[in-house]
Amino acid sequence: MSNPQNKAFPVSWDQFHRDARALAWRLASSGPFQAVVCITRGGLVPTAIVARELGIKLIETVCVASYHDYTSQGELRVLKEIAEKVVALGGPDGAGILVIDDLVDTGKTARVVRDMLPKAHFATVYAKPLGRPLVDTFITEVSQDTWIYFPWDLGLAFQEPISDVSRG
Ligand SMILES: O=P(O)(O)OC[C@H]1O[C@H](OP(=O)(O)OP(=O)(O)O)[C@H](O)[C@@H]1O
Ligand code: HPA
Ligand SMILES: [Mg+2]
Repeated sequence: MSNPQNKAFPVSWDQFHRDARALAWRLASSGPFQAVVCITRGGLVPTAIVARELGIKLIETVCVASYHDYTSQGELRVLKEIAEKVVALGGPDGAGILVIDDLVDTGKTARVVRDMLPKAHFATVYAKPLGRPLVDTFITEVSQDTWIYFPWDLGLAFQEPISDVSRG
């Protein structure tokens, strides 16, 4: 089996803003949505951008933790559930609710939230093949062995010239 973090896909703030806005354009014809449920923490930034574009001001969170040291997934824990009051705004089973996360990887997080809101519209900016069937709308697919580096996890750093790196 290939290494799950073989390739790096670093995303700048500009790139992320463009991709999240592209997601909003794509979602504009799938609504209207009564509220957004944001999967924290990764869903916070795309939720802010999409909610701004679609004019949605009612935002709820569902807090899920699973990756302990950035690249290894542990047991998935729901730290905060979705408020009943928000679920009730949509139709039965979460119809009319938009769920947003930054990405879907193995699909474990999406599965847990989908079980809470089976009829909600599930959107992510990025998707990997294993999780893709759980997402209704996304922008860019990357291979399963790619690790996506989000701008909030990155900083500017010196890069060795290619000639030095290739000399070893
Ligand atoms: O499809 P999966 O394999 O479940 O992985 C995707 C999830 O993993 C990351 O969240 P993480 O649990 O690292 O927490 P964070 O959002 O707080 O960074 C990411 O934001 C997704 O929510
Ligand atoms: O590729 C990824 N990048 C950042 N966080 C993640 N959580 C699961 N997969 C990823
Ligand atoms: Mg997350």
